[in-house]
Amino acid sequence: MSLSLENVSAGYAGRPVLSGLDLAEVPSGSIVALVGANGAGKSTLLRGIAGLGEAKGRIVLDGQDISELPPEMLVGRIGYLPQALPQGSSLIAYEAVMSAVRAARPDSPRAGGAAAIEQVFDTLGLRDLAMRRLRELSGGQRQMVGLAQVLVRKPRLLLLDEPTSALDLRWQLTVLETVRRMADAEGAICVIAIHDINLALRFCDRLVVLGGGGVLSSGPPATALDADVLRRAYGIEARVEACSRGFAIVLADHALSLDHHSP
Ligand SMILES: Nc1ncnc2c1ncn2[C@@H]1O[C@H](COP(=O)(O)OP(=O)(O)OP(=O)(O)O)[C@@H](O)[C@H]1O
Repeated sequence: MSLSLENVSAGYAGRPVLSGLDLAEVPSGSIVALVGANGAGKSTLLRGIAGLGEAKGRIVLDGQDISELPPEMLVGRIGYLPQALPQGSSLIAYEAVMSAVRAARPDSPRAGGAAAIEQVFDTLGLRDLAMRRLRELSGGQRQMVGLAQVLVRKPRLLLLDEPTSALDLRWQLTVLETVRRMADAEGAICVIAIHDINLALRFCDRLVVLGGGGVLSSGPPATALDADVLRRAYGIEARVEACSRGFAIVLADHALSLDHHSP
């Protein structure tokens, strides 16, 4: 599995949000973190890669432009977790995950399904939720079930839009550690839009900072960020330091007045 973007533009009703965006080939087993201010275009880009939005340019998966892949092949390869999950239905969590398996394998709805479902509930530590109704779950619990629906299909390309936004510290780590294991063990590529920049720095192989309709900075987490990039991306004064375990961490000092925030 590999992913690259060449001269990609994405937007709505002909109005571009991002244009001329390139992403050098992402190798198998990589986690890419998409960060940037509210409205920078993270969700727009994920939707474009998922084949759900208006995107132009080349989105190349395993050497093939996705616009040339039949939809059923895309559905099999790509797992997309949207930012806004549907409000809970009367389904129980187990049924919701089962319906995701069925959606992915219309020709053999039950083959391998039960084992894969059990496994994903175990992997994510969600056994206690399996028989609960979605509408009775908390926001964070629903977000975890949404992730289970994506992971159960073992996609080769995971597109996760703020998968940790409703989660406490323990579950944030569970999600990122699970994704890391999937990337390492199965060679999946994961592109994650995420606001928690320190979580992004800790887990990603490549950080992509969006702003001003394109990429402000991109590279390994140790080098992709500095005070200037943070100023342009977010309109803040911040420092990038190394924590005691060697990871880069961002310490945000203060917001700049709005006229400084013009990426
Ligand atoms: N359905 C839509 N129709 C028109 N414009 C949209 C639509 N969805 C988003 N936009 C606009 O596209 C731009 C990028 O939005 P997007 O949701 O991709 O940003 P984001 O980086 O994911 O933001 P956030 O961090 O707030 O989730 C914003 O200016 C937004 O107003």
